[in-house]
Amino acid sequence: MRVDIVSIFPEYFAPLDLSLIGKARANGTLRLVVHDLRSWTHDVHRTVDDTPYGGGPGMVMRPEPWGEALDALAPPELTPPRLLVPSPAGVPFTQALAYELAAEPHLLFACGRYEGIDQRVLDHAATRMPVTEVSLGDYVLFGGEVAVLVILEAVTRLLPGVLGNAGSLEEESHAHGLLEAPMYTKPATWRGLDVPDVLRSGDHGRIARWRRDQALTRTGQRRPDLLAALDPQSLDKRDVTA
Ligand SMILES: COc1ccc2nc(C(=O)O)sc2c1
Repeated sequence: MRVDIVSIFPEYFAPLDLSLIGKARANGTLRLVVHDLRSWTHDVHRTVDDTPYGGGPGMVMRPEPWGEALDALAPPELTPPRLLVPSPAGVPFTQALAYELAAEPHLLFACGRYEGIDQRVLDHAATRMPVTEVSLGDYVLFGGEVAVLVILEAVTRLLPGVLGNAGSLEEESHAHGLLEAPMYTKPATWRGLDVPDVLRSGDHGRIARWRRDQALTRTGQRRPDLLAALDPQSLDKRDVTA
């Protein structure tokens, strides 16, 4: 997967040299390049923002540098990338969207700052590539950079070979629309607290069922919205196989 990121704070992405994302870059699974938006400015002050039409607080990111950046990174002769624009006005970022993005050959992230990017940048880009405004949640950050770090981590871990144990993807939270069951390791008793006996029984059918029940209970208690969204048929089927 190729990933381009455009930001006025490229140094925000230093963490992408670390850990499993760093390994994915080193072995070519992830070909990631971070670009400074100011590379596409031409004035002495390298200006990227201006006051909003219609008045109001703050500044808006100018269209010209963004237009040149997207032209350079998504040239018409190449297959267009999918443009992701983190925004408080975006669609919710979910595990389902992470899987969708993990199947894309080329992602292009545009990191807004200030009050956001001039809307015409997104409108013009949408005439030649898929554009998705995406939000991490119902809160507001200083800019898109942190959101890109989160999205990139969620997507990269889904790429083949990145996770040492791909089986982890099967049982983790949101893998089947449920929250994961509680996890335990040694010692069997710690500060007077015991590991549930079923997990030490060696009965894999019982253990799977117990985990399923725990996942359902937790999801019902903490995220009833996820439970309501599940297809009841799939729950029955899963219960049988568990
Ligand atoms: C100006 O760019 C921004 C500002 C806030 C913000 N908040 C996000 C979020 O996902 O909460 S993405 C994002 C982008």
